[in-house]
Amino acid sequence: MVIFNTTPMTEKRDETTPSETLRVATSGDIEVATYLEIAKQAIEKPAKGEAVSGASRESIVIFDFGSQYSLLIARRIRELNVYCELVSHDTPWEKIAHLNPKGFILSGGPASVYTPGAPMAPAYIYESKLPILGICYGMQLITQQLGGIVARGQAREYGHAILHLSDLKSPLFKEIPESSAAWMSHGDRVEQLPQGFRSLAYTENSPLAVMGNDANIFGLQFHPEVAHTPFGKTLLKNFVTGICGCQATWTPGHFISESIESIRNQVGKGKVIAALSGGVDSAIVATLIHKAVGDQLTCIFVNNGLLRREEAERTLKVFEQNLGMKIIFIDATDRFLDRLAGVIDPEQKRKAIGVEFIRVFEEEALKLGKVDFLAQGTLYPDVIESVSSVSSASAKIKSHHNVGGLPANMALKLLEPVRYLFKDEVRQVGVELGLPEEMVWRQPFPGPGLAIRVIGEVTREKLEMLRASDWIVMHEIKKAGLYRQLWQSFAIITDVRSVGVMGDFRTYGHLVAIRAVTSDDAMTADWARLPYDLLARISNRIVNEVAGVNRVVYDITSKPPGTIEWE
Ligand SMILES: Nc1ncnc2c1ncn2[C@@H]1O[C@H](COP(=O)(O)OP(=O)(O)OP(=O)(O)O)[C@@H](O)[C@H]1O
Ligand SMILES: O=c1[nH]c(=O)c2[nH+]cn([C@@H]3O[C@H](COP(=O)(O)O)[C@@H](O)[C@H]3O)c2[nH]1
Ligand SMILES: NC(=O)CC[C@H](N)C(=O)O
Ligand SMILES: [Mg+2]
Repeated sequence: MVIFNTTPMTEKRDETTPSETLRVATSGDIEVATYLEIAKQAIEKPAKGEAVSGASRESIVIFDFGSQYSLLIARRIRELNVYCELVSHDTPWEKIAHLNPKGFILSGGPASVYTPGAPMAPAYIYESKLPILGICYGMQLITQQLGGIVARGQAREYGHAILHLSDLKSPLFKEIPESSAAWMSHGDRVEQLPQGFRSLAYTENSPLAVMGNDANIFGLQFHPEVAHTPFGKTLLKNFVTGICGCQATWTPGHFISESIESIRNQVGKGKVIAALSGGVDSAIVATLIHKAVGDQLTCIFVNNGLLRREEAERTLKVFEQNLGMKIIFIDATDRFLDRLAGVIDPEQKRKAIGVEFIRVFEEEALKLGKVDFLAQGTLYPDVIESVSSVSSASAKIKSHHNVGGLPANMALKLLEPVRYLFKDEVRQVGVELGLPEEMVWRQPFPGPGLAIRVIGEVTREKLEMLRASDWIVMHEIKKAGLYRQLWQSFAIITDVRSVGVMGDFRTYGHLVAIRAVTSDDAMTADWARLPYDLLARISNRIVNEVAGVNRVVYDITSKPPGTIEWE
């Protein structure tokens, strides 16, 4: 029988004799069966009040210990057509049972497993007898919890290392060369394996770089999820489909049928309003809900006065032509702009817009009789950036209006069927649903709109200058055939003023910045290397055509350290 520890150590505790230990149930014990039973029931009857996630019938659950790469692990698994979710490391079993986990992954993290209060993995992962893969901190944690020893290493190991396999027969290493590059980022290391574990591979600095036991519990000291570990994807595939036995059937098609069913169950006979923005996320959400509950859905499109030139008209036309649903258009320009008067702080702007949106939706809901749900096109990155990461380990960057910007007292329940998807996955779903190209491939446009691209106070005058500049950027980028290759391309207007000379006159005008980035999912981005000629044309046209602007600069900051939007 193995003894393991699931509670973080406290200052008082003697590290060599853990006082709070839990015994793993031996095979045949009732506890293990009970976990599996709860899982089965939960799949048949999803928990009430849970956000509709479109979860598949089997999944990999990733526990987040605060690594920068936790989200990347999730992407890699999804790329294998296996559904997975990233959850906080302290998530109770009841919250994940409905996902029907086939295996667990423990992410990396900044803490050291031997320090007081370090986050631990829950006991049930070991009791479940399902396969477990610990990555970096995750490996160290498994070691610590199952009775091995982790300590500060002699040398820290960051970046590139050569991994040598010592057990070529391990199912984890199928189709992986005997020696190859692996990417490392750690200071601690496993000094002594827990009972029953073997060393499977080593690097120069880490004699125990990969470990495993006969119960399919594995630990990796390197990061298979990053692009710098070339065979990482193969290794994850070996774990997920080989060792965990996942079917690799999670496709957009599955997602569609499962989420329609799930929406139908959740909504019942209730009424839904969907916030439509013209972007792909909300168009998909509305389409899914319409397929699920038909006329119980009403869509609302709000002109918040922060849209781009001709956007309201164009969006309505696309909706009319392509989505056969009830759509209400509300012009709330004055209301939003009045609310924003005098507001300079970016977070204040975001919160004000988030609240105003919800109040508009609530008022419209009242007019429609009893409405139960508000549907939004919230995506995974919106959630991650707004709520100090999935677990409590990392920082809040900015409040996305539809997540962190929501008011505390909301009368409507949220329905967010694409909350767990990334943009490229959403686009695949859009193609599968037959949405038109112009919707699926539209560059993302943030809900707070031009307000977060007007630096300082949002005034009608600055909005007009920005609209005119943005129009030129968009037009030129499209003409150059670059629109689809770029994640986003747009203009920003600042309060910086500079002196210029035009037609022998002195000018003192605003500074406009151009931002164009490439990205896969908005979590990281790089500034686009736009051709100089194109930049010259854009700059020239803006200064000539937009009154009040006399200087144009190009933003060459990647994310991180910058963000895509300026506010
Ligand atoms: N003008 C608007 N009117 C109604 N709802 C809106 C408006 N702008 C944003 N929303 C709501 O906020 C959600 C989040 O906005 P976001 O910009 O992230 O997604 P999107 O507009 O659907 O897609 P995209 O990222 O392609 O712009 C939208 O899905 C929609 O539900
Ligand atoms: O609907 C939205 N509501 C928001 O409040 C919001 N803030 C940023 N964005 C979009 O998210 C992506 C990442 O933006 P940042 O790098 O600026 O955080 C980029 O694509 C941004 O355009 C938003 N979208
Ligand atoms: N990347 C990680 O997970 C690091 C784990 C641990 N903090 C170490 O330095 O070894
Ligand atoms: Mg949008």
